[in-house]
Amino acid sequence: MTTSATAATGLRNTTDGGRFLAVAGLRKSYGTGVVTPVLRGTDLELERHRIGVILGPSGSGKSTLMNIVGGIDRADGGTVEVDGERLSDFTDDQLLEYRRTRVGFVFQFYNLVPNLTAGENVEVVSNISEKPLQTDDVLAAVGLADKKDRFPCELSGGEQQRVAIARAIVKSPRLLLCDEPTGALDVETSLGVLALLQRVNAEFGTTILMITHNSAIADMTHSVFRMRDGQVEDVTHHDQPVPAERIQW
Ligand SMILES: Nc1ncnc2c1ncn2[C@@H]1O[C@H](COP(=O)(O)OP(=O)(O)OP(=O)(O)O)[C@@H](O)[C@H]1O
Repeated sequence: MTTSATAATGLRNTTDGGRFLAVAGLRKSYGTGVVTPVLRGTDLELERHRIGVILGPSGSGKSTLMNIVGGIDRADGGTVEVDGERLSDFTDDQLLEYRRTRVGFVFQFYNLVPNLTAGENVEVVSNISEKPLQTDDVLAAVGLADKKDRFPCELSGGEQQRVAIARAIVKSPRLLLCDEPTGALDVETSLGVLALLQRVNAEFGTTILMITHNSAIADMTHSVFRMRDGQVEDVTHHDQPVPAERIQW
């Protein structure tokens, strides 16, 4: 069943979740002389253990919003709360600690270290994490137990993205942010990576927020946020997301 909220902040009443991410009235502009407003009072709420996706045309502010939620950038106004903590009140050191320990990032082009093996790419993150998962367990979870000693150039695009996901989840982040995670992959490989993200969400309980141009991905998520001109203009919730393998691409 699908329910549609009229207000961008509309939050479902469920027993499973509870509010995990709350963005309210977020504003961000770029430029000094000519100021360009990019986020114009953006509101978004996502429940714990859910998968959310932000859809919207190029330039609508998706990456800007995600960078602020990930603690990579700061807003000019408004608030972001993650798991009860208000990012906008953090000092730079607290924001660094938040980025390092509480958030995992997955990008379109994997960003693996080329002269480290798959296992080593995961280990460099696990070594600086407070309570890391076991590298072998995480590589097994992403289906790459047998490719631990391969270098990125010896892996397919889909396999490299799986390493990137392993690297992002080895620190047990509460929040996984994915920026066009399938943007560089063919359809079949994309569906495999999306299925993996659904499994990470189900098995590790990680709350996931993705951004994409591909509206086909919406069906596999719990919450769909449509952005336009720096605002979330529509929110849709799915009580029963479709398994990624069954997405109509
Ligand atoms: N560091 C920056 N300095 C100046 N302008 C910026 C900066 N970062 C983003 N912008 C501008 O802000 C607007 C929103 O960019 P953003 O990357 O958030 O959009 P997006 O929806 O993620 O787009 P895309 O889908 O193309 O990645 C764009 O017009 C962009 O040019």
